[in-house]
Amino acid sequence: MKPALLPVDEALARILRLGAALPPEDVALPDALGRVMASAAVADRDQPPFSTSSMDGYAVADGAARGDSLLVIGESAAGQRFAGSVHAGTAVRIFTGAPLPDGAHRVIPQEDVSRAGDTITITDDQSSRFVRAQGDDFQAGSTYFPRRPLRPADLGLLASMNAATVRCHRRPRVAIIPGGDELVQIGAHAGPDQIVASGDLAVAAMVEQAGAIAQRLPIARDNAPSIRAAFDAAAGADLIITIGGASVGDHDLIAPTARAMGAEIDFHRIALQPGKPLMAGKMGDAVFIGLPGNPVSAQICTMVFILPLLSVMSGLDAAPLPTQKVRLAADLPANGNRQHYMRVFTGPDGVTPVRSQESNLQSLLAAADGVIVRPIAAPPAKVGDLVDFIAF
Ligand SMILES: Nc1nc2c(c(=O)[nH]1)N[C@H]1C(S)=C(S)[C@@H](COP(=O)(O)OP(=O)(O)OC[C@H]3O[C@@H](n4cnc5c(N)ncnc54)[C@H](O)[C@@H]3O)O[C@H]1N2
Ligand code: MOO
Repeated sequence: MKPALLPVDEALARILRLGAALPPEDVALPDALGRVMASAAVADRDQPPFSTSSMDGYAVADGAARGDSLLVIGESAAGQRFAGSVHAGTAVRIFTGAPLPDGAHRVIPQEDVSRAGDTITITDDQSSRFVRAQGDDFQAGSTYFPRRPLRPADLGLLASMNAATVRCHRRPRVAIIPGGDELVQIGAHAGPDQIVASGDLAVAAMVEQAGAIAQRLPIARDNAPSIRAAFDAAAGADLIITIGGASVGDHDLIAPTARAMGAEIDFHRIALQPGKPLMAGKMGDAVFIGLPGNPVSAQICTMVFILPLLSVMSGLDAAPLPTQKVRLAADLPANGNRQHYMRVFTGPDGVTPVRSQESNLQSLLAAADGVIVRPIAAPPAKVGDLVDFIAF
């Protein structure tokens, strides 16, 4: 009897248990885009650090009203405040971003006054004070600790908090080993029985997009010494990924070679289409994941398992893949004994599977808008039925 295949959810839970948040390091703020903070940044000042004008105009004391004439007694510019105070009957020329002088209550925009020599007359009275209060954005001692990769707006905020460096989890270092006697590197001459290695490049790109550091290693050949050399070259990585040689053929030597080198394989073969031969475990301190060689299988497995694992290693929770309900625009047959991630096109009437779900067809993977997830043993589905969809 064939051994039961591990369900996808259980495989994911076991993979996530293999990884842990990587230790923190100091990162210069300009380099921190996309990084995940490991501890809070603390503001060393109020922002704005002083009450400031939001308009070019005149700072006036409380009670000044339309029709009043006021003597202009000085100027407050950005970076250079007016040293004295504003009293009833006086005004200080002020510019946007300049400190509000002592005694001033609000700012009259210059469009709302007429000026003759050193005297202004208020010609219009708007309801706004045009003052930005000290500490309105944040106060000294405020902390900031977003639990997601830093975005441009976060860098702006952290800069205004004067955080020159931020504590971030180390980026996962991911070694990627393509394997197979038939493979040649991109751009090399490919003989009649050879194919160009491509899946490893796509997986590396997905890993980089997730904020990790991908190191593409040379092709390992289908013999134990070559695979051993590749694993040796991966030393120091937090995650080692092999591509190919994961199945049960005579030349599929990844699992036995990894085991012979001391790896502990936690599981091998799962109830996923495409991606049945997936394996995962530990090799020393590194997490080890053996992906199937078929490029579509390798990429679907990366989406389903490796991206959540990288999230955990980067210091975040493993967020579930963003799934939405969509309608089928085509009938589907019953599903078999593996959870099926079917590549689909989206259209006005719903989703339609691409012409073939074979796991070697990269033109269809590249053209697809996403996948629908068909549970194990799902009954046939009809046009208009709702299914779970994950967009690419
Ligand atoms: N008797 C059985 N045979 C197979 C089974 C099974 O259960 N019983 N599973 C099938 C499934 S499902 C898959 S998926 C494949 C996976 O096999 P491997 O992981 O051993 O992959 P390879 O045989 O090395 O390669 C498969 C295919 O992919 C091409 N390949 C490999 N690496 C790359 C790369 N970096 N870039 C592009 N293409 C790559 C390789 O040339 C092969 O064509 O096993 C089935 N067999
Ligand atoms: O699982 Mo394989 O990945 O069906 O082609």
